[in-house]
Amino acid sequence: MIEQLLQDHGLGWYQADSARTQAVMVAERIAGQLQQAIEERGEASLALSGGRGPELFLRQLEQSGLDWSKVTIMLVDERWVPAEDEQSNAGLLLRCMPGALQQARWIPMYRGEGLQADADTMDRMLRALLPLDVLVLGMGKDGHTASLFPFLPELAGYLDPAQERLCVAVPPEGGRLPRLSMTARAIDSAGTRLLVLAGEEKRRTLVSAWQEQDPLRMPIKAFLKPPMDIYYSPDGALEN
Ligand SMILES: O=C1O[C@H](COP(=O)(O)O)[C@@H](O)[C@H](O)[C@H]1O
Repeated sequence: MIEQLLQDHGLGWYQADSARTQAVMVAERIAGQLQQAIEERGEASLALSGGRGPELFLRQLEQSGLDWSKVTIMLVDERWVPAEDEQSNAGLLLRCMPGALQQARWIPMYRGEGLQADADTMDRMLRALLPLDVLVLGMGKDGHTASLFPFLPELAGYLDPAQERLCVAVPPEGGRLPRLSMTARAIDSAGTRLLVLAGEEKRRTLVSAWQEQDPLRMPIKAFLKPPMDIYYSPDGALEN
């Protein structure tokens, strides 16, 4: 069983019986960790992924009652499109947790200054923010995470913990939009790292990634190490 294997290697496995329960579990965990950071340091940072997976827990998180004015919120990755575009990860956050984003210090990745210029700006800002408190990853069915796709040129460098860059520009390829992505060095800085997955197909991808030796084939593999807590629901209500 994948959950046993992961636990044997020090990763956490939290299975919910429904997408709703999963959303409550994830939101409570994020809010709890942020609250702890606020109590310890007076502030906290949160990096969120996009895609279809986060919607329910983002809406739940919005209701958490946290003092968002003490939280910096950013994205792990973004399509290089304005927030009004339906594919924008910023747009997802603005729709699902508008109150939190209004109160928090919100740092969008897309600024419309050019792909490389926006990556450089985010890279610079991240230098002042690391280490992050809480970071949430998703995973595509091809094993990508953030905007780190299988066999991306320079992927080996982006996954290298010694990589200089914290945020990189990912040029368009095939039908894929240009993107911005945190590198492993930024992702690995987070004290609390969560992976949120739903549906049997994502579970099968996770099993393949665990068995895969080469993270260039399935980049999520590079992050399947402690500290990492995986929240899974077999109910893939929002599965795509
Ligand atoms: O492209 C992306 O995909 C992953 C997974 O998204 P999902 O729709 O399969 O949940 C996501 O984590 C990432 O932020 C997003 O840009």
